[in-house]
Amino acid sequence: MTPAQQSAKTAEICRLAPVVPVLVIDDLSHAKPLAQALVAGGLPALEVTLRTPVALDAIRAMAEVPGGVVGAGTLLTPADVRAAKAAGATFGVSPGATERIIAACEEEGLPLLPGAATASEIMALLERGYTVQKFFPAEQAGGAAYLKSIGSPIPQVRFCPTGGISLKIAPDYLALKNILCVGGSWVAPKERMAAGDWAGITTLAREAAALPRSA
Ligand SMILES: O=C(O)C(=O)C[C@H](O)[C@H](O)COP(=O)(O)O
Repeated sequence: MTPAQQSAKTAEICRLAPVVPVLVIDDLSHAKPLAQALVAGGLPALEVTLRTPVALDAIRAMAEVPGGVVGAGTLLTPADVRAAKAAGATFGVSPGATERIIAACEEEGLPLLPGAATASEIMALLERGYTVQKFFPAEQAGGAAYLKSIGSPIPQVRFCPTGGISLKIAPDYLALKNILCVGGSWVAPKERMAAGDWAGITTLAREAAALPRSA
């Protein structure tokens, strides 16, 4: 898959909804009802972070949920990329970007949303052909004001910022022309998952899905 094809695909995924839930799943039995709850609330694109032992099995279970588009987050090595693809992930997300991760995703045909946090990192990915990038960690690295400034000299790169974003501040990002969507874990709080409060998670998803965006 070429970088242009990768970016076209990640742009399509980012346009599905204003928010991509970032999920940390500890209990495999939560995977399916969680995906169903989020899709029912209008958030089809789901990022399962590879931060827990059950993450790959969770991706397998969630990939069967109708309407869901399940990706793998926290890709740190080429082995992560191959395991994510084998588990049925349809896209990948990385907190940063290395040549090895990028090459592995291109080889596997796994559309990658590569992470960047500085102008030079953004430019390096742009040179490589990646026009859709994750901005991480968004709030800590400068927030919406930073991305607005980056948009002046580098308007051709569009972002999915993640890290520290909430329902309250998401609109600051979504109002920018260079933002396709935001990522965040707030739509799937640990306590609600532990309590099996899937209806509550659908309500959070609905609020997030209703956020207006300009790009
Ligand atoms: O592990 C990854 O690859 C990630 O994608 C990092 C996440 O995007 C952020 O950790 C989400 O941040 P919060 O919404 O503040 O919880």
